[in-house]
Amino acid sequence: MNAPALRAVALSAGYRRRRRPTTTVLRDVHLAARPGELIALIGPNGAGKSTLLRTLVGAQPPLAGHVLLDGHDLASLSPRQRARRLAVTLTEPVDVGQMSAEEVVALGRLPYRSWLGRAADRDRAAVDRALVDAGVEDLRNRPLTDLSDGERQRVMVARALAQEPAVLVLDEPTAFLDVARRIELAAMLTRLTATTGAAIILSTHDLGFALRRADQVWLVGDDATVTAGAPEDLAHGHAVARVFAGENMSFDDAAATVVVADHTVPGATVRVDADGRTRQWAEHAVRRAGWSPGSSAEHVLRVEDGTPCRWRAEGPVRADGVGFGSLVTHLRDQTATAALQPHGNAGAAQ
Ligand SMILES: Nc1ncnc2c1ncn2[C@@H]1O[C@H](COP(=O)(O)OP(=O)(O)OP(=O)(O)O)[C@@H](O)[C@H]1O
Repeated sequence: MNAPALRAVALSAGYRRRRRPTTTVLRDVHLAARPGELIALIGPNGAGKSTLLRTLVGAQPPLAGHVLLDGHDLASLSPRQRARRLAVTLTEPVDVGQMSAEEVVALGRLPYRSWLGRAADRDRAAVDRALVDAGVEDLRNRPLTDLSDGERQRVMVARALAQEPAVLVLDEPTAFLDVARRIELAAMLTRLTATTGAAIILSTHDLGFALRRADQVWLVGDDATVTAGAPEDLAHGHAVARVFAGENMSFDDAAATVVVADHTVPGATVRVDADGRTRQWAEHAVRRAGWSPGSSAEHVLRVEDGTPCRWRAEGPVRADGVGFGSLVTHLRDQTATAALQPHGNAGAAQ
């Protein structure tokens, strides 16, 4: 196995302030990021993701322990040595005046420039490649201040890529991106880990993104710990659910995300007879109405594909309709009417 590009060894992270008690956010953390790995850092608000990233990149000193970049203590490296191995986009806005996207991306080459500061062909090639890889080539001449949040975010990723780092750290790169751009970014980062061999560490609130895309997840809990592992191990072992699923919430394994727990009416079970996507959305409607899809001899729901779909409910009350909206209304009406409770259980509807 490759030697880690970045390691945290017995690392404690937090805030040491004058005349005020030290705040320890994370304690005794051991982590390793290997070349070519995409690592997603996840955890609830305020758990310490930014604090950890800031400590890993040397933007704030550790309270204890060490960060090793290619085996060297980060604290012993000069800013230039660090910048040639480690690129960072943090969430703090950067003031770049009226600079164009291309000029901002070119800033990523500064660690490689001579004291004369002239750009060599290699620098220009790296900037061009970064603009293409981050999907912002068409924005190259636009002033950064004119761009949308999502566009600016991708330009900042391009700037970090231009640094050609061994370790790339991105704080919430998906925050402003729409669904399509998020998928593009994920694909781009996965591609980059393979082509450049860089280790990419990113924090995100997008659980699905982390669990589907990352080689490794670093899960920050609210007890100052970080659990590292394959996404499947953390999800399967309930670690993700323990950290994220609060009251009235549960972790949906199939959807790889946290959902509002269903408040099903006891006994209100219906057998759904439908196929494929129609079945999935019919079951969604059934749950939304407070019923559970399952095996029931008494209540059967047949749904025919179509836009809108046609449904027919069989049971103590027969009904049919068009569209899932009317299906939900029908099911809710039944549970709200004591006489129509499954097994006449009036109490269950309360
Ligand atoms: N400059 C600071 N001084 C003292 N405490 C701080 C400072 N910055 C953050 N904290 C505290 O450190 C803890 C972790 O904050 P951090 O921003 O790292 O969390 P996060 O996981 O990135 O949260 P979010 O998901 O909301 O971005 C919080 O309790 C926060 O209040």
